[in-house]
Amino acid sequence: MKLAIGNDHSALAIKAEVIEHLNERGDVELVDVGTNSPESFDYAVSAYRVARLVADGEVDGGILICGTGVGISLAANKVHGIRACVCSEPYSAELSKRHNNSNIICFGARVVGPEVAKQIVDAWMDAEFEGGRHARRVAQIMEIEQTQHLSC
Ligand SMILES: O=C(CO)[C@H](O)[C@H](O)[C@H](O)COP(=O)(O)O
Repeated sequence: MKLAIGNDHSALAIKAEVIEHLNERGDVELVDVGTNSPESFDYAVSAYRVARLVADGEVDGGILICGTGVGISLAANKVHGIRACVCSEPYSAELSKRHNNSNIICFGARVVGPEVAKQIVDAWMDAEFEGGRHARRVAQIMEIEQTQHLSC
């Protein structure tokens, strides 16, 4: 699996732990497009870089980390085709893939610790979209995105 990872200045330490964990997993090719400097760095920049790679099919998915995961997920979701979900525990992360076909997982470096962050990433990576009724609902999300309308 090829993933992109991005972050702002608040998430340097936790990103390093997540990258180490992914390297230990051994099943991920990772593209780091976030900042590695403690200088203030606007989360929308990393969000756009990761979202662009995902939307263009250059990677299979993305991981985004800012202080809360909120700003970086909001920005990523502005790119068409992106379903970025901010999660603070692994159950929601798993369901975001199984039911919502999330293609970017987000979390907050000021919200979760490194062990929970790794659990979130693992739960999301190891889950698969279930399709069926969930495919209809995801299609509705995409219709709203593409047409600003929902035919219901
Ligand atoms: O976007 C956010 C809030 O939803 C993130 O937590 C950012 O990391 C945060 O706003 C950055 O704040 P800072 O005071 O500039 O470190």
